[in-house]
Amino acid sequence: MSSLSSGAMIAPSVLAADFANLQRDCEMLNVSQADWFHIDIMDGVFVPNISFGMPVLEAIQRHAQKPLDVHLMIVQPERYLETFKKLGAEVITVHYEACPHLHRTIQQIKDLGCKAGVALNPHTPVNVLEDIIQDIDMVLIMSVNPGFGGQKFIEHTYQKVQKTRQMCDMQGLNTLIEIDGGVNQKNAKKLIDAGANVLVAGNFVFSSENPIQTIQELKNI
Ligand SMILES: O=C(CO)[C@H](O)[C@H](O)COP(=O)(O)O
Repeated sequence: MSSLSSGAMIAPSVLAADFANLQRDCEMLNVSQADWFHIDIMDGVFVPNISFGMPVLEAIQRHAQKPLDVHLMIVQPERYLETFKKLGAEVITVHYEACPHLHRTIQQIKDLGCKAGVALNPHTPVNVLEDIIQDIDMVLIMSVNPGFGGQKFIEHTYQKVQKTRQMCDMQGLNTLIEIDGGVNQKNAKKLIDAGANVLVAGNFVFSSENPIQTIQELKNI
């Protein structure tokens, strides 16, 4: 897994790739400065959209040469953790709002040998993680309402990032803070300054004329 010493890690969201050219887009990410492949799994229940499931992830795994960062926007994620591990997930993130027994779910992810992330929807305050932050490897702060790529970044996110970083600092933790939704060159620096160290970018990367260069530009911030 990439170190944090060179600024923010970049995790392009495969949701915005061209699914008819998935192998080509995976190979593009392999040669780019991207650190992780961000994989959005949506079930049409937790979020009002269905993305893709196991067969597509299996195809991505065959071509990806970087860690798979799997973001589960699904109810009862514990049903599928083992399957995602088998399909190559190195980081598995579940939603706080979808896990009544979050501590148990996190332990299950770690027992599989994966890094455990917890995602917060835009309306969920960061202090709900106060008593679990020491057990998790990454906090994913949603900067749009989950379910769709290409949405407008929610400005309140900066404050949430700062609060999360303060919470980690107070406990002496180096927890990763990942931002997902509407990330672009305009907000990336402010997010990093606030304490973020993993940036997910979907449309900003894949809709650009030169995705490799766009990733490089994000990486240089
Ligand atoms: O989790 C997601 C949507 O729920 C996507 O990862 C996110 O929206 C990234 O796409 P974009 O950068 O286009 O906003």
